Amino acid sequence: MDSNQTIPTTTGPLSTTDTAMLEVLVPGYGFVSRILMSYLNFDVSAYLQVLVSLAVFGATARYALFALWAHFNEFFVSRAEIRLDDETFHYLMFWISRIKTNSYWSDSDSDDEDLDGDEDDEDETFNGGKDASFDSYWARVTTRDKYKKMQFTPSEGCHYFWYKNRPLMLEREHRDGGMWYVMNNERIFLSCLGRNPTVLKELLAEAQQAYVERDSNRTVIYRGSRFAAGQSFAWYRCMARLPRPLSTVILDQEQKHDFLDDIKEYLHPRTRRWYTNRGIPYRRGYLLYGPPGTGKTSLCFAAAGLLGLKLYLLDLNSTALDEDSLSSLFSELPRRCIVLLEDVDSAGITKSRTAKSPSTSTSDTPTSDATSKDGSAAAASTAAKEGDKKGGITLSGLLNVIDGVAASEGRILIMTTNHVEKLDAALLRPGRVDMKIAFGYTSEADIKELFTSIYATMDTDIARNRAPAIHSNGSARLPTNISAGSIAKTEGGIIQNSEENNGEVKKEKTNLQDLVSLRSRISDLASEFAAVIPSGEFTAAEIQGYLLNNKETPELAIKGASEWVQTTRDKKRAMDAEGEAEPKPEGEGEGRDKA
Ligand SMILES: Nc1ncnc2c1ncn2[C@@H]1O[C@H](COP(=O)(O)OP(=O)(O)OP(=O)(O)O)[C@@H](O)[C@H]1O
Repeated sequence: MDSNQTIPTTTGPLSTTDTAMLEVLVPGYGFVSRILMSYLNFDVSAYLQVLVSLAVFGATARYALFALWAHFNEFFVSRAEIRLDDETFHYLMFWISRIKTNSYWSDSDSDDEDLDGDEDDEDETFNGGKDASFDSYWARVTTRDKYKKMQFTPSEGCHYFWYKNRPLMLEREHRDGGMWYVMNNERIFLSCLGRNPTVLKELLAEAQQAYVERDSNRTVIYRGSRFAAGQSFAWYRCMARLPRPLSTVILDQEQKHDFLDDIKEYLHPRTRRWYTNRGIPYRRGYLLYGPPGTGKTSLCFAAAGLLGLKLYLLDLNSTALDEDSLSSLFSELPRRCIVLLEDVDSAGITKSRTAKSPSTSTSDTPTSDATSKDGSAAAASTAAKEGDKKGGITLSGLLNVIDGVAASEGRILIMTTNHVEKLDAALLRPGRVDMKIAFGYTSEADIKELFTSIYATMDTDIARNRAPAIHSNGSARLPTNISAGSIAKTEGGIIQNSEENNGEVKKEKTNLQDLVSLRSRISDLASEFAAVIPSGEFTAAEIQGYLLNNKETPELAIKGASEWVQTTRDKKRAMDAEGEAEPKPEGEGEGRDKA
């Protein structure tokens, strides 16, 4: 065979160089054209010009379409951008998840779905059943929980749907630069045809209304945190709870009402005007102090429920929280809300402003008198620098956020502490803390009130036609607010229940005299109990904990009370002795009294 003979590598009229160039531009061209030639006797190169023209035309048309689409969007489409850190995002997702059967996304009948769980529903499950035994109730609840309703929301990409006879487009996407599972990078675009965005505003308003209505009778709690490491701090809705009645917080009536009256006065529109006219920053701060378990948080939560305010919780102990994050969190607060900073004494912002930052210790480090008395200046700036270096909040940083030039207005700030004596005078000065409320160990009257609150049946306990559980020994539960009307209602409930449940409920039938005598019996038992428990020695949480162990049997609670007092005392002594014997590691045990 002639070694110079070349095997044809091209097909048709194209030269080898042309084919090589085409191969670069269209990988596989040589191979495909050879195959076509060999098997179909089809010469691609003869149509090359047509093909190239088509490709160029296609690319140009594509480019033109994109440009046209962009211009169309710019001039004929209204668009709303909603980011994850915007509360509207949650409104929209909630609204979408509740769309009815004919909707694009959902066949859900999730209208009744309560993401936070609904105590009333569970109550219904219990009462509504023919058999009111715990076992059957529990079987129903666990079965229901297994088939928890699903929430359908749109996946990533574009979705089209009709709203009020208008076609809308919803686009869900993750932003570039983030890990796909970091939801914080998410955003939603909502678009409609035309320059008028009214339909979008209406949709968002409807979504907001649905979302807010869900929380209508609840206290919504937000927490300042990060979605993931490396993200910035933001307020995240963590739960919505039924409000705690103020009457259930045991505290001196005068103190309780002073506190509430002060908040109401502050929230009054004339007060805001008054502040503004006089150039006084419109802010109010409260300090609740006392041993742990004495009701500080409970009072705050009850006040938020009573006034219908949202509660914003922030943990100053977080080492990831720096001063920039703190100030941005405060700047995002709504106009009216309660911000709760718990255990401020353990957040490294005590009198130790010149000492360590909280990232290294939460303990209090004594400093010179001058430092602790002075509210700002050099010491604070040193502390601020420390904080900057190591992360965490310094006292000066906190003071700036509370009432610096750029501090937010309108919010109610409540700080709680177990060690008021450790707090710097600068933090406690009027303007930062305008009212202080001391919480202490229970008095005799408090003990009686606690006892009654545990063993008396409240109006809400006998809701939905439930009869008060009255035991044959008379140690039964009884309504706290007995009135002729409520008795009539209750009796009605009993009769109704009697028809349904016969024997068991018949035993519970009672009359006005029975209820009144039971009430006085609980009152007598409360006095008996208070006589055994020394006043000024135990916290409400401790006594409540003990009573809860005997919540159906007040007599047993009284019987075991003196033994409980002794055991609790011994435990405390042992803990104290242990604490004194062992040198505590730095920071440990801070923020807790010997309770
Ligand atoms: N004064 C009180 N009235 C009613 N319940 C109380 C009272 N004090 C404590 N409790 C009960 O004790 C528990 C703890 O109360 P709470 O969290 O309000 O105490 P705290 O003073 O905020 O404690 P800490 O300082 O540890 O945060 C709650 O279940 C609450 O119901």
